[in-house]
Amino acid sequence: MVRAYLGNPFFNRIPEGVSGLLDVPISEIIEVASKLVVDGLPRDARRLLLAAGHSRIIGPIKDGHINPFELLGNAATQQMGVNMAEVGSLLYAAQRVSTALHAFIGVSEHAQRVRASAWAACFGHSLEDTLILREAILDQNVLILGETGTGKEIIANAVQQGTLGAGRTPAPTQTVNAAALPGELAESELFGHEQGAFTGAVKSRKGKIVEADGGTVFLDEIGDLSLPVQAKLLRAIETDRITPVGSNKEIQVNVRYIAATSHPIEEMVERATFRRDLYERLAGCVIKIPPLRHRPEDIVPIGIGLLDRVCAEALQRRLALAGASETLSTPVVARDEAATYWLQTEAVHRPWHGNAREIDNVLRSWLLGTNLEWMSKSEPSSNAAMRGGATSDVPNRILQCKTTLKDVHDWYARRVLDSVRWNKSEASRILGIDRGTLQRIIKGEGGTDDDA
Ligand SMILES: Nc1ncnc2c1ncn2[C@@H]1O[C@H](COP(=O)(O)OP(=O)(O)OP(=O)(O)O)[C@@H](O)[C@H]1O
Repeated sequence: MVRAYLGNPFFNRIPEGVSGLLDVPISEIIEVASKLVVDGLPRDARRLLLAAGHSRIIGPIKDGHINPFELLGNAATQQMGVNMAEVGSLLYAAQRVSTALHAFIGVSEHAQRVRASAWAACFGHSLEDTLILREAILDQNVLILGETGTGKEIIANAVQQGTLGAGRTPAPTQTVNAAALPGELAESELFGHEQGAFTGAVKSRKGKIVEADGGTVFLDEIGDLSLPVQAKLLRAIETDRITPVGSNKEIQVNVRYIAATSHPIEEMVERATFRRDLYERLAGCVIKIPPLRHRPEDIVPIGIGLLDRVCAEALQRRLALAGASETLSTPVVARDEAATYWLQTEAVHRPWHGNAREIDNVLRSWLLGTNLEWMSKSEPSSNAAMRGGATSDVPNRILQCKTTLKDVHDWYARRVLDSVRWNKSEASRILGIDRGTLQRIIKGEGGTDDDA
C-alpha cells in the first residue's frame, strides 16, 4: 500500500493499469478523491481504492467492489463523528469544483495558488475546516481580481460549483455584468422591479439576486457599478434583504456573492469611487490572478489548451454541417503542429496584455488563415507548408494555403449563424449582407431554406 497525499509526485505518476490501495491522510481525503476523479487517472481508477487510514477497512475493499466515496464517507464519519450524507455531498461538491478548476490551465506557482485559493473559498484549508467551518466559509463573499482575459470567469464558475442546493442538486447561479448596465437597469437587474416602476417596466421582474436565492450571484465587472447601486447592494449584503425597484416590500434572500473586476479596486477605494464598506463586505476571500507576463511558463500550456478547444470546436461545426451521414474519421482534438511550435518559440516572449483571451483570439485568426482547408474537408491537412516555413511569417503561409476568399466568407457566415442559433435576420444584420445573399451562402454550404 502506498501512502499518498496531494502534492506527492507519486500521486501524479500512477501508471496505467495499476490497481491497489492509496492510504490517504484524512485531512486530504476530499482533495485526493476529487483529484482521482478529474485528473485523468487510469480508466480503471475505480480499482484504485482510497482508504482513510486503517487496516479494518482494507479487507472489505479488497474483497468487493466498494464505492471509494462511500468508503471515504464511512471513514470520515467514524473518525470525526460527522454525518455521512453530509460527507457524500461534500465529495460531490468537491468533484464539481475540481472539474471546473480544470479549465484554469497553468503550471506556474501563481496558477496553482489561484486554484488553491478557489478551492479554499469553497472548502477551507483542511478537512476540519470543511467539516466544521463550511457554513462560515460559504458565508464569506469572494472577490476575484485580475486584468482582462486572465480567467476570472473560470474561477468564479469554479467557486459557484462549490455551493450545493437541496438534495445535492446544483445551487442556483446567476451572473450580472455590471459593465453592460447603466444605473437604473443595473438596479432592476439585481433587485427586480414592480410593474410600472419606471417607463418600460410593463411587467414585474424578480431580479437576479432573488433568482439566485440559496445559491450564488456572480457580479462581473463590479468596479463599474454606480455609487447609488453600490449603496443598495451593500444593504442587500448586510441585511440579506432586497427591495425591488418601485416596491416597499423587502424580500429575504440567502445568497453568496462572487464579484470580479479588472479595475484596480483598491485604488478606486482610495479615490472613493468604490465604497470601502462594500469592498470589505465583498473581500471576505480575495483571489488575485496575476497577468500572464508575470507567469510566462503558463503561456504554452494555456495556448495548447486553447488550441485543442478551437480545433475541437471547428471539427464539431464541420460534423454538424455534414450531418449524421459522416462518421468521425478524424480525432476530435487535432493539435496544429505549427501553432504549437509558434507557441513554444515566439508566443512565450510576447507580453500578452490581453492575457489568455488575446492568445485565444490570435490562435483563432491564425487557424482561420491557415487551417481552413482542414476545417472544411474530411481529413486534416498535412500542414506541410506551415511546418516548412518560418513560423512568424504568417502572410507567407497564407499564400501557400489553398483557402479562397469564398471559403473565408462562408466559414465566417457559418460562425455568425451558429452564434445566433441560425436566426437568419440577425445573422444578415451582423454580417452586413441582405438575406438573399445569406441564403445563397447557406445553399452553397448545403444548409436548409427554413427560416430560424
Ligand atoms: N488559465 C486559463 N486557462 C485556460 N483558458 C483561459 C485561462 N485564462 C483565461 N482563459 C480563456 O481566456 C478567455 C477569457 O477568460 P475569462 O472570460 O475568464 O477572463 P476574464 O478575466 O473574466 O476577462 P474580463 O475581465 O475581460 O471579463 C476565455 O476563453 C478563457 O477560457
